Amino acid sequence: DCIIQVINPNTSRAMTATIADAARAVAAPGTEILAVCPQEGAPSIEGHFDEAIAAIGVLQQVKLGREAGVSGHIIACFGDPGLLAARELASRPVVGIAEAAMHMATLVATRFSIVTTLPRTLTIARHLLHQYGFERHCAALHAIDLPVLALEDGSGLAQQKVREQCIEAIRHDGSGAIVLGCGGMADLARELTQELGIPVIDGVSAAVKMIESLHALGLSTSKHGDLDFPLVKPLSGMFGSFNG
Ligand SMILES: O=C(O)C[C@H]1NC(=O)NC1=O
Repeated sequence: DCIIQVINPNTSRAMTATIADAARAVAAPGTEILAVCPQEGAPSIEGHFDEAIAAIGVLQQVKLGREAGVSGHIIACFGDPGLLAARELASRPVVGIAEAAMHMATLVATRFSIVTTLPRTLTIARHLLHQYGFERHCAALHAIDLPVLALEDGSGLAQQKVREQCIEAIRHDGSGAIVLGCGGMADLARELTQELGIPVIDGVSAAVKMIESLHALGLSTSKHGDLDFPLVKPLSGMFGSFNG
C-alpha cells in the first residue's frame, strides 16, 4: 500500500480540500491520500516572501509525515516551496506540483505553456523552469491576474479567466500542452482538456502518479550527497521542534 502526504503549503482549508479531491480522483485503489496544511503561515502564496514563510510549514509537515511513515510527500504549491530542504528531511520521495506538471508536459508535447495567477508569480515559475532545466520546453507563461484565493471565492471568475488564458495559449503560443500553475486549479484540468482538445496538466494529480511510480520502483530520495539528512545541530527557538 502507498500512503501519500499531500501538503498544501498555504493555510487555506478550502484550497486544501480542492487539492485533496484532485489527488483522490486519480489515486490508485491501494493509495491513501493524507491532505494537510500548516497550522500557521500564509493563507496564499504569491511571492518570494510568502514562499519563505511557507517553506517552514512544509518542513514541519514533512517531519510529521516521516514520523507517521508515509510513502511520499507532495508539495502542492506551484512554487514548490522548500522542495530541496524537504528532500533532506524526508526518508521517502518528495515531489513538487510544478516539477511534476512540467515533467508530464514534456512527455506529451515538445513545448508547453503555463497559466498561473498573479503576474508577480510568473517570475517564480521562470525560476523553476531554469532550476529544472525546462526553459526551452516552455513556450510562454500567462497570468489570470487574480489572487490565488479568487479560485476559492465561489464566483467562478478565476476559473473563467483560466479558461480564457488557456484559449490565448492555444491561439498564440504554438505549444502542445498547458500546465496549470496553481494547486487551486487542480480541479480544472480534466474538463479543460476535454473542452479545448489539448492536454491541460494539473501538478497535483501528476505528482500523485509520480509518487506511486517511485514507490512501485522502490525509489526514494537519495541520501548519498546533498540530500542526505540535515547535519545535527541544536536548533533554537521556533525551530526547536525540528531537533531529534
Ligand atoms: O503561485 C501561485 O499562484 C500558486 C501557488 N500559490 C498558492 O498559494 N498555491 C499555489 O499553487
